[in-house]
Amino acid sequence: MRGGLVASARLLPRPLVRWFLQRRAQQDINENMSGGKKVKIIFVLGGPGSGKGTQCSNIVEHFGFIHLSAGELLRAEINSGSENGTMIDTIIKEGKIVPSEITIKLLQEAIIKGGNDKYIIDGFPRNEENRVVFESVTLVTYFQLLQINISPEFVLFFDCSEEEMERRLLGRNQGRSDDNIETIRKRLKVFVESSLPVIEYYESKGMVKKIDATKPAPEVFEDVKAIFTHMA
Ligand SMILES: Nc1ncnc2c1ncn2[C@@H]1O[C@H](COP(=O)(O)OP(=O)(O)O)[C@@H](O)[C@H]1O
Ligand SMILES: Nc1ccn([C@H]2C[C@H](O)[C@@H](COP(=O)(O)OP(=O)(O)O)O2)c(=O)n1
Ligand SMILES: [Mg+2]
Repeated sequence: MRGGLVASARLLPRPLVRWFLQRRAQQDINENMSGGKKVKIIFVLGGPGSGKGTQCSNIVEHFGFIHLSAGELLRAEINSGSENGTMIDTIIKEGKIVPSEITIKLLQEAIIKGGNDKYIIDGFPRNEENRVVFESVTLVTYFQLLQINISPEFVLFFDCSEEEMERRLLGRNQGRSDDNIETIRKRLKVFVESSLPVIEYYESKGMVKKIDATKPAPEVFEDVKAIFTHMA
């Protein structure tokens, strides 16, 4: 539909196309922003192996959110053979965090492509740089005519012991290059040093909903469900 629109737009004078897109963008803003239906973003954070991906699948199934995993977007970028692929691959194998501009660009593209008004973003922001850069960018849509600022509704934090996370990662069995004991130890260290401060920042703003993630997955989802049912 959008493709057909773009194709026919080529035949029209540019000022007219611009006017049409701006008008449509404004209609969307009115509908989405002032009608109480603004785009909802929830950050899902927690250490590696805390169960973010598992619970996000449940949230998608029960509550109609689109799930964006920063890690999965980065792995897809590696597999796509992009020019940044090798660099991203090396950083992930070292258990480090990829520069924000790369991850945020992938997230922005996925949000625009998603066309939904509810997103759970898993594994982001993973450090202060991720958080600060994301706060400063705007989501650019409609060929850059419309800019929407995006900030999270709240942060879901899966709190899990290191021993349990390590045990789960060693048994994850998804063929990931970072699920080996050496990289796992590095990632757990990076989590404490770089990701926990982000969670503390959101805690200081009263935005964190903490979940005991050491329990079995169905029990964790009961707690998750309570939060999402409450917000619906
Ligand atoms: N509550 C849980 N108890 C036990 N194992 C779990 C639980 N949640 C997830 N797992 C398993 O642990 C591994 C890591 O879970 P995953 O959802 O990929 O975590 P994350 O995305 O936070 O790294 C997977 O093999 C998953 O099946
Ligand atoms: N915001 C992010 C998210 C992930 N990454 C990189 C570094 C992480 O160790 C890997 C894997 O992330 P992912 O969220 O898939 O990992 P877990 O599900 O927590 O095990 O991707 C990143 O650099 N920046
Ligand atoms: Mg994950």
